[in-house]
Amino acid sequence: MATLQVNNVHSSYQNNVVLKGLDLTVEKGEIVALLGPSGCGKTTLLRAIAGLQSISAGEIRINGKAVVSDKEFIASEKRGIGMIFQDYALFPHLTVAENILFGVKLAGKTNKAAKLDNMLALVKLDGLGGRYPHELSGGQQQRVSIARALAYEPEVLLLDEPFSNIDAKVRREMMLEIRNILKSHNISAVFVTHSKDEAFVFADKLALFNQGKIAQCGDAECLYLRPQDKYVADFLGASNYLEATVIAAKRVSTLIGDIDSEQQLKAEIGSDVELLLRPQQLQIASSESGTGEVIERRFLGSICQYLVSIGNKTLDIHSEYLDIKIGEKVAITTTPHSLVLL
Ligand SMILES: Nc1ncnc2c1ncn2[C@@H]1O[C@H](COP(=O)(O)OP(=O)(O)OP(=O)(O)O)[C@@H](O)[C@H]1O
Repeated sequence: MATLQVNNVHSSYQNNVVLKGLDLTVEKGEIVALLGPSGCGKTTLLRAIAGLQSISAGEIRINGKAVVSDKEFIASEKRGIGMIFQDYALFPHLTVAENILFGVKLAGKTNKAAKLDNMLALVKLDGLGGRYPHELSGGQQQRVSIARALAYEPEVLLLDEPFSNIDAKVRREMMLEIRNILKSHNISAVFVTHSKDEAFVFADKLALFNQGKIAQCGDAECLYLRPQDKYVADFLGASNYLEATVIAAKRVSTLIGDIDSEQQLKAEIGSDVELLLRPQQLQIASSESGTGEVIERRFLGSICQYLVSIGNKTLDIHSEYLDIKIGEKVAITTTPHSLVLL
């Protein structure tokens, strides 16, 4: 049974409809990112799951039990939810130990002490139980907020932009560390972010929002390599679109020549479509008779980014050939893959 099910949820602020019929499933132990630009409704959904935002239609279930529907409303503190906020929300006048044990219902000092030791070890803060939040770094405070949320043994952990206050240099390491903690305890989590890079590192599954709806949900590879529309394609990374005509079950004709697909195309022979090509799915090589011309070049380390003009198009190409100069004529080819037609 899925840990969390969101079925056809609608929600509004006054007359402003913010969630317009959302469906989402989070399996046991799965980490799902709610991803999308500012104002698309990610936090509203997180708050609705937590019981802090009302819904006007639909239902939310945790471990099969409705926590909100047209007939039910279970209070926030009874939903088995742990929350981690962007600003950590620690109690400043309580020590690390007191923060972590706040709200933990365990009988006996020994049990509480064991729980505390366990949690401190889990988030690598052994020996720091007596400190106050202001005596810790941002990353350490974030770890206390995680320990506090986990001490309560939630069914679902909700994280609202938890990494945005962490120094960019340590952010990735911190994300992997927390991901490992969640994975090793098989904790289901929903994580709000507007950063696809954070979603790629932290989540198993991405739910990409577009104006109160989920445009596409799936793992990062699926959304990046098989986006169902341009909104998804563009949000996940740089894209080139080429006008193309399907000329066989696995072949299209384009400005840069005929291109073969590794898999059968999802369009009829003869139809006009747009072909999505990621910058690294295109390659260039110097060629006197080439039809493209390099108009910009940016060295990025192991690859070079070239802007190549061909016909009335400019293509963004990441090539492993590093020595091509601006103004050179180039032949453009594609690396073999399953073509995406939009
Ligand atoms: N308390 C509120 N009262 C009225 N409107 C609100 C309120 N909170 C959010 N909204 C509106 O609801 C919409 C969705 O907001 P929400 O915070 O869910 O977006 P978000 O995707 O989480 O954005 P961000 O990434 O900026 O946090 C926005 O248009 C916002 O202006």
